[in-house]
Amino acid sequence: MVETIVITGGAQRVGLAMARALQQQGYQVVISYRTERAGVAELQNLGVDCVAADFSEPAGVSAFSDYVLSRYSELRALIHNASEWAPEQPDCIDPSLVPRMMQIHVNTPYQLNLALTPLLQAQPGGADIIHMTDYITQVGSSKHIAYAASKAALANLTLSFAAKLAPHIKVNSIAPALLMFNQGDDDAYKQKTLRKTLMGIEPGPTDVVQAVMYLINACYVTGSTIAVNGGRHLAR
Ligand SMILES: NC(=O)C1=CN([C@@H]2O[C@H](COP(=O)(O)OP(=O)(O)OC[C@H]3O[C@@H](n4cnc5c(N)ncnc54)[C@H](OP(=O)(O)O)[C@@H]3O)[C@@H](O)[C@H]2O)C=CC1
Ligand SMILES: Nc1nc2c(c(=O)[nH]1)N=C([C@H](O)[C@@H](O)CO)CN2
Repeated sequence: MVETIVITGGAQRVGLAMARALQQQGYQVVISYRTERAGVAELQNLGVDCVAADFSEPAGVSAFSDYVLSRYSELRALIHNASEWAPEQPDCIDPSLVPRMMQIHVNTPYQLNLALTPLLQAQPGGADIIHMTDYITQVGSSKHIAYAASKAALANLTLSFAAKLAPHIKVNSIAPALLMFNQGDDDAYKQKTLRKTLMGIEPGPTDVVQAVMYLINACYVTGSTIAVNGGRHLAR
């Protein structure tokens, strides 16, 4: 029977690379997307089940989990990739920023993990949950304070859910540093960011995709974090 893998935020960049690779491997991939992007049509043509979902409110998360529960009876993996890298604004205090970061990075994974546990438990041979965190959880960030705090909370969810769901379900984090720049990143920012790691490159999503493959094929790794950070923690 074809095994199903859910990826949140799969319409672009890292999530899109994960969806392409896992669909190519023979899994039935289900992605959530919020904005209709070229990646959605591409994935639909590959047979990926693309589901419009906005996780800004708990009701949107429940609507997505209700869909998955209604369409699938087992789940091989649940990958929490959806994320917003929102900075603090220099000239104003936005009281909505912390709740917004916690909603996408903490409540969404929390709600989906609990709601989809029955499908993960029903998966013969075991199942996986993967949280996409961030190197920054170790050191904080002066410009993305709320974002870093929410990713640190997500890293803590990995520990709790690993203990709660073992041994049938493994729960792990992947903690990247720079993977892919964004449109609009200027050369000065890019050079400064590249100098922050020992490897000094913009690696793209490949190492993260390989880390996902490693985790879902491992039998003894849970409650762990795979760093995909170019040696950022050692750069001086
Ligand atoms: N890129 C990098 O260099 C790094 C990435 N990471 C982490 O790796 C993961 C992948 O990164 P990347 O590919 O850059 O991620 P993106 O910034 O491209 O975000 C992924 C997707 O999340 C979706 N999303 C954001 N907010 C919501 C929401 N409220 N409801 C539903 N979907 C939402 C977006 O959908 P839409 O576009 O449709 O709005 C977007 O396509 C993320 O968790 C990120 O934090 C960590 C360190 C470095
Ligand atoms: N959701 C996102 N999270 C992060 C992004 C991103 O583009 N989307 N980018 C980064 C940076 O690359 C940072 O690691 C560079 O120092 C962090 N998180």
